[in-house]
Amino acid sequence: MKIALLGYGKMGQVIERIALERGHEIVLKKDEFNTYDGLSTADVAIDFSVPTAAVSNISSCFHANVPVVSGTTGWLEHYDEMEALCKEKQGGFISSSNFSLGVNIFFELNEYLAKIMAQFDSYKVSMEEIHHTQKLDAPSGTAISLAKGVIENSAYAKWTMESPKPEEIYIEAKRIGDVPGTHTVTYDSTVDSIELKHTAHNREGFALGAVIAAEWLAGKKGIYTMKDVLNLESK
Ligand SMILES: NC(=O)C1=CN([C@@H]2O[C@H](COP(=O)(O)OP(=O)(O)OC[C@H]3O[C@@H](n4cnc5c(N)ncnc54)[C@H](OP(=O)(O)O)[C@@H]3O)[C@@H](O)[C@H]2O)C=CC1
Ligand SMILES: O=C(O)C1=N[C@H](C(=O)O)C[C@H](O)C1
Repeated sequence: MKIALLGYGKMGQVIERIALERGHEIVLKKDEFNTYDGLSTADVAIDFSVPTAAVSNISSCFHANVPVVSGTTGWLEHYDEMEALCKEKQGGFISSSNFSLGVNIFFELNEYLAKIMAQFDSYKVSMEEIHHTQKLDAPSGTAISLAKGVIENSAYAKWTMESPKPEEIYIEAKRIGDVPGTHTVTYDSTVDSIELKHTAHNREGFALGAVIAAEWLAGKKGIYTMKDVLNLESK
């Protein structure tokens, strides 16, 4: 399979190694300065770039008729626009705040726990995410997905990084050294706490998940999620 890499930083380089190991060919490595030359020859594109480049990268794929897997975070306010463009151009699209198998299992557990905890208002939920100091966005896309998973299954209405009101989920973002990504969901009462935690030991899981998503998406049209790719069904 011919793959275009949109973004060739920490993630792009791990994705390249895993893609080559799985027998794929890289036809474009797009960074801040070069062009999209070669994009239209790709079977699929994988975007792990920066929040300000994601929309341009994803739209270029739809215009070039190349299905795109996007892992870039921090551009969610434009998601509806990209979804509309995908439909208009009959493109293929998967975007996820986190492509690792472990985090996608964690997302399921988070929703399940949220449903149980919605019955007990003696517990208050909060979230913590820890990432490396080069990360541009906060809170992490994964923390926002976790908060959405709670909101959809409870009476919580939104998330905040400020002092939370009763209907708000507090998210704390910490930036420490080279941490690849640690997320904790905590339900706290006066008598005890329940914690659900995922710790990434490196970037391999994110990168492998993105390549598996790209293999799954190539040749398809439509908008999908990692639930479709992994066939995850817990309920
Ligand atoms: N969904 C998931 O599973 C995961 C998502 N992420 C997300 O992926 C993104 C990338 O992470 P990471 O690789 O660590 O970040 P890096 O900063 O290491 O890499 C980003 C790369 O994008 C490049 N870039 C800048 N402008 C453009 C552009 N216009 N087109 C294409 N590339 C461009 C940068 O180039 P230059 O250095 O020249 O500026 C840089 O090489 C982040 O948003 C991060 O949150 C990360 C891990 C997992
Ligand atoms: O920037 C990162 O590194 C990561 N970003 C993603 C996010 O914002 O959730 C996923 C992962 O935690 C690593």
